[in-house]
Amino acid sequence: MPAEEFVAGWISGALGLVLGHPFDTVKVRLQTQTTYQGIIDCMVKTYRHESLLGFFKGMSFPIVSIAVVNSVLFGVYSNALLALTATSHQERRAQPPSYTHVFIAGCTGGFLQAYCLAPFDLIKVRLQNQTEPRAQPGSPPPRYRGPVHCAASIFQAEGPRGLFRGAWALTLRDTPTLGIYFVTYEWLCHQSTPDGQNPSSATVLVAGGFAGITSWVTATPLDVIKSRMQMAGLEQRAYRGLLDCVVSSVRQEGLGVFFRGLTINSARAFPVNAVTFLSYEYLLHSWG
Ligand SMILES: CN(C)C(=N)NCCC[C@H](N)C(=O)O
Repeated sequence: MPAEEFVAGWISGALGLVLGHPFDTVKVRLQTQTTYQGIIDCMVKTYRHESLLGFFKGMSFPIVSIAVVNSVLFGVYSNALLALTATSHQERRAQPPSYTHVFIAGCTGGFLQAYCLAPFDLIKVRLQNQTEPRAQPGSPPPRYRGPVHCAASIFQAEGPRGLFRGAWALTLRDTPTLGIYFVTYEWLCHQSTPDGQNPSSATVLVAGGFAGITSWVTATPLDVIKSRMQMAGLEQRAYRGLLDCVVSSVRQEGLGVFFRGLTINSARAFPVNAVTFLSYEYLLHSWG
């Protein structure tokens, strides 16, 4: 099993993550809180209330977790494709796999990464939703003092299952959309690259960026549900399950609820995934 894909997946994911985290914080707040009038309002309030640091809340844990999550995604994807087509990453330009194989390998990667991602994503969402400014003398401390305290508090209050709150929605979000992610990437690379050649850096950037946008556009409805279920344990708003969360969100806010955070998700997806794919291809090429 080639290990380079796992390492390349980790490094490229970390680069994309740092670039995209401020957008991600705004997205999570728009999806789970009703106090903001839109992206700009959320950005202005976050900056005024919490300074620039507010945008980077909850980032330390994803930086650690991306090592696991992105290496599982890219490693499983590439190894699943190897099992399906008997071609390595280097051979795939000369003998391109079918889009069905790419889709199945992407879904497999998405399914397995969702379970690794679930506890890290839960902690990230809980920390991003803490809107208190940095602790001032005399002010009440935030509920969670940091990622470890957050994980320990959830574990104490709800047991190990609590750490997997929203995992179902996350799996449903990621399994098909990661199939779409890799199919879009491969298709766009194929369209603008002569047969048998490696795509240029510009092609990889554009194809990676659009793969990010396409997958996040399709992922946004379940992303909203996932974030709400992850926050539900905190307030009295505990849903009876995924379907209950869908029904009560639509009843209260209409169908538009599924598109909360769509613009910011797409704006974030382009640079994050352009950089992720460029560094992934570059690393695998240079280890060659
Ligand atoms: C639609 N979904 C779930 C994805 N495309 N997931 C792949 C993640 C890629 C990158 N780390 C990101 O956060 O955009």
